[in-house]
Amino acid sequence: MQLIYQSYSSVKFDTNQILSIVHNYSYDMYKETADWLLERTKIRPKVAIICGSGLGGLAEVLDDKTDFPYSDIPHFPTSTAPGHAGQLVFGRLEDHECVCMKGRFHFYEGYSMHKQGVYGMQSGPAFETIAECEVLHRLGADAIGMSTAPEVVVARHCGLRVFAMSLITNILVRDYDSNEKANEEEVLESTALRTKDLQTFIRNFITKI
Ligand SMILES: O=P(O)(O)O[C@@H]1C[C@H](O)[C@@H](CO)O1
Ligand code: HPA
Repeated sequence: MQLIYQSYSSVKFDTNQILSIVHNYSYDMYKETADWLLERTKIRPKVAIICGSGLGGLAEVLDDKTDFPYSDIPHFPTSTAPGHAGQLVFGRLEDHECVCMKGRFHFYEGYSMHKQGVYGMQSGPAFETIAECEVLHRLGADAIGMSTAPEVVVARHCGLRVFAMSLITNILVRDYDSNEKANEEEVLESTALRTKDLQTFIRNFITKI
């Protein structure tokens, strides 16, 4: 189960703002990067390979290669580690369309860990108190909901493979001085704003199962 939101505040954010807080990039910036690459290669990779220290040679085995130095790609970070060339290489391997990263980005270079989100479930129907939020946060929760966990537990018990997705609809309040309060209206407003995106996402997802 992956959740994108890992930080809390009493300010309201939309998804673009949340993305930019987590990764310092907005949706538009990611799109600009993707569009730039898509315009310059016909390869549409199903496989992505990250080549670590000195292993950039893996990319050499690709056929019909196109190389892009990281520094040419809009909004792309640069590699600084020894033996990391800093190139994105698109091509074919055994007829599979692939992309190789000749150089990766490490935590010690200032990049985040991209850990999976942790969904903290509380029973509801009342929204959690500030103290409950604080406890769940300290236990490692990134988001809180009142559902999902029971269904996933039962489904896994039955041997089903599960994909769960949570739409983060509101900021959790952890500040006693805040005037903000989680409420159902905000939850429904946020979901209404994202209905189309969710429809598109699930439609695409289903075709790939
Ligand atoms: O079924 P979900 O998890 O979407 O429902 C959440 C929990 C409450 O019923 C409601 C909060 O407004 O949304
Ligand atoms: N807390 C718990 N469950 C929720 C919330 C929340 O803030 N928003 C939507 N479901």
